[in-house]
Amino acid sequence: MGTMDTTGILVKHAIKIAEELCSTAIIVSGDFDLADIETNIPIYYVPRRQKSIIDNLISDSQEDEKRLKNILEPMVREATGNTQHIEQAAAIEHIIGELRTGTIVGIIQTRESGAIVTHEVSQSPLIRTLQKCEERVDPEVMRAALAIAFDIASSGREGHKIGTAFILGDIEEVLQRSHQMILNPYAGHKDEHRNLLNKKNWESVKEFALLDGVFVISKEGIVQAAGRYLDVDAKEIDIEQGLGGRHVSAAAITRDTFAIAVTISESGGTVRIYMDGKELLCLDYMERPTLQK
Ligand SMILES: Nc1ncnc2c1ncn2[C@@H]1O[C@H](COP(=O)(O)OP(=O)(O)OP(=O)(O)O)[C@@H](O)[C@H]1O
Repeated sequence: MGTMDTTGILVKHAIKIAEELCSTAIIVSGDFDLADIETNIPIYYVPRRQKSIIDNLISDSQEDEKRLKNILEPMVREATGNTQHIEQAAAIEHIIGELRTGTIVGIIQTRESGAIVTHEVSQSPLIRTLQKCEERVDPEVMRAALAIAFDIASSGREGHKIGTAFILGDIEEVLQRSHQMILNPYAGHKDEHRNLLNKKNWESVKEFALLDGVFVISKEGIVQAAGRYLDVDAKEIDIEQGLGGRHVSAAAITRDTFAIAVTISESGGTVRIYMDGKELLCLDYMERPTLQK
């Protein structure tokens, strides 16, 4: 039986499962499309997961036990990696797109394997972690900040590498512990022109992301300042090694205040969220799923 048949059967059953579960979406990861399939369930496509270097490490050990381990471990890694890929796509689309909560069905097809997974969006570790921020920052503001962060990360992929940070909430304390590196481009502007909840204002935020320093944003979404330097004691901040001054100081300000920090790294466009001085979430850049028309 050829690959075509396998994929066809996998798809047929996945649609059946999705319909029986009244799924809110089907997410496809693989090189095939479902254009001919009739269903009312929205279908999203995610680019295939890029395998990490570890995924490709295979040794040909002579010992049986080791050989088995060498076969099983990459399988487990591949399965978890692909499942997480679908889960992250669902979470991102839920946070910054239109995907509702509910059960989604994922269809995964790699060169060697195929799988159907189901996933409960509301139970996503990513979304549950994000809920921890709700007491400090309006969830809609958090969504907007993440949507902009992902846009910046994606334009970074097109060659304009940009790194920046949004410091959200507890503005009085944050402003006290920071100063302008350059003239504040938001000074004197009306609230309606610096409100993150209005998409019209996102373009200017993306432009000012090119400035050095960080953004300070109220928990209601009003941008107070850009080009701000955080005066914090970064000693004893324990975050991932290799991250520079902006990440360390963003983490530190969340230790010293009730603010939440969203950072975008210049290299690689990884989006991170810090709270209480610790990393709450780390999202590797991934292309947003596209909806089948
Ligand atoms: N305490 C701070 N507050 C605001 N901006 C800072 C602070 N420390 C460093 N920066 C700015 O962040 C920029 C990036 O610095 P650095 O490379 O050390 O940080 P990083 O965490 O690796 O960030 P990126 O991934 O964006 O490069 C620099 O231009 C620097 O001026």
